[in-house]
Amino acid sequence: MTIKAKICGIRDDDTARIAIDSGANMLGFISFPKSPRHLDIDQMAQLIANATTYTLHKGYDVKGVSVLVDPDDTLLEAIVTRARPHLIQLHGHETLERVRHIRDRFKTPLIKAISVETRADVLNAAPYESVVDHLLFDAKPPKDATLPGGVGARFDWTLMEGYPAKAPWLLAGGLTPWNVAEAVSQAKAPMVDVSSGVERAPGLKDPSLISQFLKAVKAI
Ligand SMILES: O=C(O)c1ccccc1N[C@@H]1O[C@H](COP(=O)(O)O)[C@@H](O)[C@H]1O
Repeated sequence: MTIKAKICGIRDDDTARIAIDSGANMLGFISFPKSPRHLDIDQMAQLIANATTYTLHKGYDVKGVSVLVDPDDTLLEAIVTRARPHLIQLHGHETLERVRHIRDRFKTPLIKAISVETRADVLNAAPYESVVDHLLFDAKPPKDATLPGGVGARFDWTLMEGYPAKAPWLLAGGLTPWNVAEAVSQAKAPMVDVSSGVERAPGLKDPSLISQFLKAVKAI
């Protein structure tokens, strides 16, 4: 089965192109000031526009994802109208009702991140499946973490065993070029997502690590 991949936390055109040329299916662009990968809306808009132009020119179909954490409607309106992402990833504590409101008002395909520590966290995500287009299962960050994701935290991938998916889903959290094959094997994930695992420093994507990660995914 072909495993798809998202490279998250893209901050420049060169990195976007390397990820696209190396086979990424989605690129994540983050708007969260505490993140070392944070972009303002104009930066995000330019990066998504340039990546979209590049991917169409190359005949690929790579989607630009805006990653947000508990966004209010003002931020969502600005993101949707100015950055125009293909999808929005909600990586905060957004309730089912909040996600339903965002879907109905902003009419942009949604990824909802689910924070996982136990099997119950996985199964309790079920109500979101009928509201969003993708679920993203990411490790619950350590208590002292300043970010809800992007910290390289892993969860026990076997917790996904037998997960009765009713929506496409991504596995995230602490993935690297060296563990992604094992992660997919244990979790039976159809798609993976990585941020810190392809960086040489927080927020500094490493082209070689991106290429190695995507090569490892292709080899699964
Ligand atoms: O990457 C970030 O800085 C970030 C900030 C706020 C919310 C989500 C963020 N990243 C997401 O977290 C997962 C896992 O990250 P990692 O691979 O463990 O570093 C990443 O795939 C993003 O979707």
